[in-house]
Amino acid sequence: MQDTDRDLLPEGLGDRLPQQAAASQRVRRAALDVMAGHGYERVETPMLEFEKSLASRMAGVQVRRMFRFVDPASLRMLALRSDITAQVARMAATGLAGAPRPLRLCYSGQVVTIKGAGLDPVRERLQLGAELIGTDTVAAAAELVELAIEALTAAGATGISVDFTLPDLVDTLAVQALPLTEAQTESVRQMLDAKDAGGLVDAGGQAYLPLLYAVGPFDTAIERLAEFDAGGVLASRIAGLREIAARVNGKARLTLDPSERHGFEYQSWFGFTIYAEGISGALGRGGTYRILGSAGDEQGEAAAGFSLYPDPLIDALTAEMPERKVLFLPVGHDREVAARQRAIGWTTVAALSESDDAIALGCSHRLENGEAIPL
Ligand SMILES: N[C@@H](Cc1c[nH]c[nH+]1)C(=O)O
Repeated sequence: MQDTDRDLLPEGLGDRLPQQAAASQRVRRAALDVMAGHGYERVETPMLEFEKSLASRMAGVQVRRMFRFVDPASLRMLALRSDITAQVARMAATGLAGAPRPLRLCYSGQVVTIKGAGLDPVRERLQLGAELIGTDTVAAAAELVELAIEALTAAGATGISVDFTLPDLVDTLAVQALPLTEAQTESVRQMLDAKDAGGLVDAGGQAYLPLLYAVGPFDTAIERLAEFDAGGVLASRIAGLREIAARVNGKARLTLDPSERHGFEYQSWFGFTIYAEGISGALGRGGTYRILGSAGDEQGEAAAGFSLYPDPLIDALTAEMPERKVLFLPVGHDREVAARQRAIGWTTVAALSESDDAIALGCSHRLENGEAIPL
């Protein structure tokens, strides 16, 4: 490596300077306080673990984008965490297997992937979220959607909108109502994802075309979906979505995109993506899923949860951070007075020499004769 590379960071990785770090701290604290307030207990998970345990806890988890390498100690394959949900699921299935259900857990930490999502070059992100383990009912899903909205609002997001989806929609329909072969199922899913009507017909998914139009503001899109569901296979899902929507009503703008699957690797009957005004891209995602237990336990345990990826919100809020109130303590100041000022909430910066410049050091006040004098 050339010496000029010494100060570079690899693509998609970056530092947070003090102002950004402060905004990040505020966002994390606000969101986690909301989750804790609703009974979600905080857990912490390791940065890396055996690849297998990250990849096999839920059906559909992709290892392609995980950083993986052989552990020089155990000679087993390790992976850096790319989704804390899988780790919380492991915990629920092992160490907390005996804890009463429903089990409410929350978490926050950095996650990494080899490649960013889509065109996004970012490879490390802050993930924070909540998981409700032991149930995937409408009541559970509604609690989580409401919680996600409340957490994001507390974190400083405004104009929140939520997009509902039915991640296992095609699989559900393909069984009987609108039969597809396994190969067709995959291409129909892809064409629906791409919203490609021509491709959908070519893939043998003509009967699925109306799904492309059951998209948009929730109230009209759900009506279209209900009309499309002539056989009634989706009836319980549609009723569920309506119930969740009623709970959310007024707290966020609601849309429906029933065949949307971007980013939904393992979610089952219900999924949602959450956005905020002025922030491009999704801020989070969640839904219902199943945690697979030991080998042979095909059913696993029902769960629901969501993850927020608030980095873009943190960037937006960094610019709006309130002016810091910082008290400059000149050389020879009364240390007890200074301690009392900190006790009532001041941040202090003590001069180390006569040449320290209060204003250049970002101070707003100066301690003079026991009083904070504005600068
Ligand atoms: N961890 C998922 C979201 C989720 C949490 N719980 C259920 N789903 C994601 O980041 O996409």
